Amino acid sequence: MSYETITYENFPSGLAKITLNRPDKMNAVSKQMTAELSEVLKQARDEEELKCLVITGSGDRAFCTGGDLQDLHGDLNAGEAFQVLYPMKEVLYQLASFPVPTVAVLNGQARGGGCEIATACDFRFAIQNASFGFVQGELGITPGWGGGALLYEKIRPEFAFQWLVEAEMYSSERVAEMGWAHRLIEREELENLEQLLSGFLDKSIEQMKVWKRQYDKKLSMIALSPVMDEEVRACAKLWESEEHKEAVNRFMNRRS
Ligand SMILES: CC[C@@H](C(=O)O)C(=O)SCCNC(=O)CCNC(=O)[C@H](O)C(C)(C)COP(=O)(O)OP(=O)(O)OC[C@H]1O[C@@H](n2cnc3c(N)ncnc32)[C@H](O)[C@@H]1OP(=O)(O)O
Repeated sequence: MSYETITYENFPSGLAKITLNRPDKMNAVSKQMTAELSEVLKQARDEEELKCLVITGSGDRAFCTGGDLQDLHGDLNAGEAFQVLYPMKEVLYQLASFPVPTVAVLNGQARGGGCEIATACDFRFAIQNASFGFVQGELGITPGWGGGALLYEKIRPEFAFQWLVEAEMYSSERVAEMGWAHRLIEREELENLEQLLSGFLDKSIEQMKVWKRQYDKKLSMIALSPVMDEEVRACAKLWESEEHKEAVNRFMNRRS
């Protein structure tokens, strides 16, 4: 299957790799990318031989700078915004409940929804000297894909709360100290992902599935789904706010 905004590769070692592939837009998530992510995750889920799924970004500037503010925006009311945001909640849920471990290989900065995608993965390997932020608070909204709810499950809740409220970009070192990034990596390491993930790939498929099932139980993934839905509804409501409209206008007109 071929995709326009992502690539998908499968390695004999049991590694599969999804690359967000809009480098000229810093891999921002368009509606097309959302549909393709949904499709590729269904495809990958059916593959019997996978031990580990990686999601990364193309280029060296960004993993992903969140939802494409131009493509997703428009002048939407809360109901319309919900319809636009919800498909990415489903993508995040598919990622979080994927049957084998998932790793976000953060090749550059992540903002907004980019941090949400990374949080939906089980592990985050982040490049040195980058920055990461749940910046939605600066846009008059809150996370809208369920990644905020997941953040509370992945790091200490008081750190999650602070990061969401401050809406600031934190350094690679800081996110590693907080436990969000599991490992800091050099750019050269991106060139050989099988080497980077050798500690995963030398295990059996069955081991990976057992560990992932245990982790899903610990996270109570089924119970988390409605909490993620609630987050989408709350963000959709804020989408109508003047603060959000002004912030998006500022972004669109930043060069004039
Ligand atoms: C909608 C869901 C919500 C969620 O649920 O979480 C979100 O994700 S909200 C979105 C959060 N993201 C942002 O607010 C980031 C917006 N982008 C920026 O602030 C800046 O682009 C940048 C990331 C700080 C980089 O600035 P700079 O170095 O000056 O580069 P450019 O601004 O020229 O960007 C290069 C290129 O990429 C396009 N771009 C980057 N991010 C986005 C985005 N989120 N949406 C749409 N387009 C994006 C940018 O427009 C440039 O393209 P051209 O205009 O074609 O040159």
